[in-house]
Amino acid sequence: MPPKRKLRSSNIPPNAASAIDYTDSAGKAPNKRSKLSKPASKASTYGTATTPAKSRGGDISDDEAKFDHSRAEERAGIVDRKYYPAEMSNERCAMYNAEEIARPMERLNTVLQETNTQREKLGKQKGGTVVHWFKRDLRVRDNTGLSEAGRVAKEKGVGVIGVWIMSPQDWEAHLVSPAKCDFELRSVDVLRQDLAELDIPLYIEVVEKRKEVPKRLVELAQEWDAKDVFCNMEFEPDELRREEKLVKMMLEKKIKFEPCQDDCVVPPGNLQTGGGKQYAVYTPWYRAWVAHLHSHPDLLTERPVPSKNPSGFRQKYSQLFNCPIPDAPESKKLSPEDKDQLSRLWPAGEHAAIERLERFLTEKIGRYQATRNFPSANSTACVSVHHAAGTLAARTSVRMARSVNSTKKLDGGIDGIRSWISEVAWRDFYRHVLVHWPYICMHKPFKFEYTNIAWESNATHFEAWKAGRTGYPLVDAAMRCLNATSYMHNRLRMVTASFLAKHLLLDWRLGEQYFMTRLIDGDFASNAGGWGFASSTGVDPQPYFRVFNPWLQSEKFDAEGEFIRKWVGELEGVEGSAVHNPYEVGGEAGRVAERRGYPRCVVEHRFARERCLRRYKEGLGRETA
Ligand SMILES: Cc1cc2nc3c(=O)[nH]c(=O)nc-3n(C[C@H](O)[C@H](O)[C@H](O)COP(=O)(O)OP(=O)(O)OC[C@H]3O[C@@H](n4cnc5c(N)ncnc54)[C@H](O)[C@@H]3O)c2cc1C
Repeated sequence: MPPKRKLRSSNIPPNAASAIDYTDSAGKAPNKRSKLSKPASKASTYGTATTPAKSRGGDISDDEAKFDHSRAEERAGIVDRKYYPAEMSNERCAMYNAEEIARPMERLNTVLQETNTQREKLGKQKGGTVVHWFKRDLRVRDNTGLSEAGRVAKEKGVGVIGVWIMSPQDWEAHLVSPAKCDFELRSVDVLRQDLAELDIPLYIEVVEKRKEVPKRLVELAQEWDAKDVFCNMEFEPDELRREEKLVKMMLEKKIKFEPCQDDCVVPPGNLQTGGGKQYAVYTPWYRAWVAHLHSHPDLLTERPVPSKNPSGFRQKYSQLFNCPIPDAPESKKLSPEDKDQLSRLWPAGEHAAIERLERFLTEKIGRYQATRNFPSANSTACVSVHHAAGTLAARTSVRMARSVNSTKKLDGGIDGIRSWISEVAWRDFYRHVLVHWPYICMHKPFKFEYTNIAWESNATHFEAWKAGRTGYPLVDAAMRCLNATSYMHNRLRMVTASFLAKHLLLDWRLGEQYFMTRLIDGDFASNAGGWGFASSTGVDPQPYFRVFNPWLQSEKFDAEGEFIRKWVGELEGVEGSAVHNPYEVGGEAGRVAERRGYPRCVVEHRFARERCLRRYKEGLGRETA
C-alpha cells in the first residue's frame, strides 16, 4: 500500500514539552496509542564540468524504458512522479561515478566560472539595492550570503533587502513535515524582527509552484532595482540546477547573482584522497576535514552581521516591512494544540538556537562522549532542528564548541568536545557525499548494486512500525516518541531504521520518507546518510551481515527500561529487565503486557535475521540492472 504523503499532525502529549525533553523522566509520555492516519575555488574538485548532462526529459524516458522495477517503486509510492523522474538506472549511476555525466555542482561551478567576468562587471554597477534570498539560512548572525550582501551594500552606499519565498509545492515534493514547516514559519518571524532592527526589510511571498520561484525572484530583483543578489547554496540536485538557471536568468537582466558556500563548515569538493578522489569512508575523511580546518582557520571565522541600512531606506521601502507570515499550506497544517506544544518543545529562531547551544556547552558537552548513546540521558545538544533550518550555522556550532575546549585543535582536548565536533562533521560528510554522488537524491542507494534486493511488501508490518506496535519495546518506544515530538535520538534512529530494513525487510526508502514526513529536523543528506548506514546500502555503512538485535540494543542503551516505560504505556507496570522482551520472559511480565494490549512481535527475531542475510546476499549476487 502506498504511504500516504499528507499525514495528519502528530498527537503531541500535553506534557511532552517538559524541557525539550522527550526523555525527561519528570514528564510522563503519553500512554495512548498514536492516532496516526498514515501517517569554484582553487581547492575544489568541482571546478569544471565534464560531459554535459542529458536533459531531464531524456533521463526519464531512458530510465522508464529500461527499468521495470522503477514502475513498481512508483506504485509503492516511493517515487513521486508528480515531481521527480523515474528511479535512476544503475547504468546512469555508474556514469556519474565514471565522470561521464557532469554533477549539478560541477555544472553550477562551470556557469559561475564562465560568467565570472560579466558578473564582476555587473557587480560594479552603482546605486539600486542589494538582495539576499533566505532559504535554509534563517538567521542574521554568521550568515555568509547575508554578510556578503551587507558588505557590498555598504561599499556602494545602498541598502539590503531580504526576501523569503514559501513554495508549498517545494514542501510537498521534499516531504517536509508539518512540524518542520511550522518551525520554519516561526523562525521567519524571528528573522523578520531581527532584520527590521537593522532597517532591513524581509519581503515574504508565497509562490505555489516550485518551478516558478526563479522567475519571480528575478522579477522582484528588477522591481527593487537590485544590482546584486546573494544566497547560500543548497546541495540537492534540483536546488543546484535552479541556482545554475538563476545565474543565467539574472545575467540577462544585468544582475549579478552570487550563490555562496555557507551550509558546510568545509565546502564540498575541498577534501580529496591522496589519489584525488572523493572520500567514501568517514574516518579518513574526518582526518582530512580536521586538517583542512587547521590549515584554513578562516573557514571558522564568524561572518559579520550587516550594518544598518542607510537612513531613508525604511521610508522608501516601507511597503516591504511587516509582510505577514503566511499560514502553512493545508496539507502541512497542525492542530492548535500541536502547534502550541511544538513551539514549547522547539522554540524557533536563532536566539533560541544559541541559547540551546550555550546551555549544552555549559552543562552537558563534557559528558557527551560517555552518555551520547543513551536516549534517557538527555545528553545531546538537540540542535539538529536549528542546523536543518539554518537558524544555527554548523560553523558557529564548531567554533563555539572549540571555544570551550582546552585546545584550539578540533580533534584534541576534552573528549566530549572532540566527540561532539566529530558528530557535527558527519553532517558535512553526508553533504559532501550528496554533492559527489547526486544520484542518492534520485531514489538510489549509494551502493546502487543494492537496488536489486527483493524487499517484502507488507503494509501491516509497515503500519505497525510507523505506529510503534511491532512488539519490540525499544523500537516501539522510539517510533511513538518520533510521532509525538517530531524528534528521535540518534541511537534510536539507527535501531528503528535497521529494524525496518533488516527485520521487516521493507524497502529502506519507505522508512526514509516516513522519517522526513515526521522529523522536525528532517534533512535530506543526513537522513539519507543515516538510512544508508542502517540499511547497509549507503556510504560507509554498517556491513549488511551485522543485524542489530533490538533486545540487546535495548538492554545496552536503555538498561533500566526508562525510555521504554516512558513511551510504551502498556509496559509501565513491567518490572526489571523483563521490559525489554516481556513475552519471552513470560510470567507476570507477559501477563501485564497481554492484559494491557501490548502486541506480540510482528516478526520472529531469528527468522528475520536469517531472511535478511539470505535476501541481501541474493540481491547482491543478482545481476545489476
Ligand atoms: C536513520 C537516521 C536518520 C537521520 N535523519 C536525520 C535528519 O533527517 N536530520 C538530521 O539533522 N539528522 C539526522 N540523523 C542524524 C542524527 O540522528 C541527528 O542529527 C541527531 O540525532 C540530532 O540530535 P542532536 O542535535 O541532539 O545531535 P548531537 O548528538 O548533539 O550532534 C550535534 C549535531 O551534529 C549533527 N549530527 C549528529 N549526528 C549526526 C549524524 N549521524 N549524521 C549527520 N549529522 C549528525 C547534527 O547536526 C546534530 O545537531 C539521522 C540519523 C539516522 C541514523
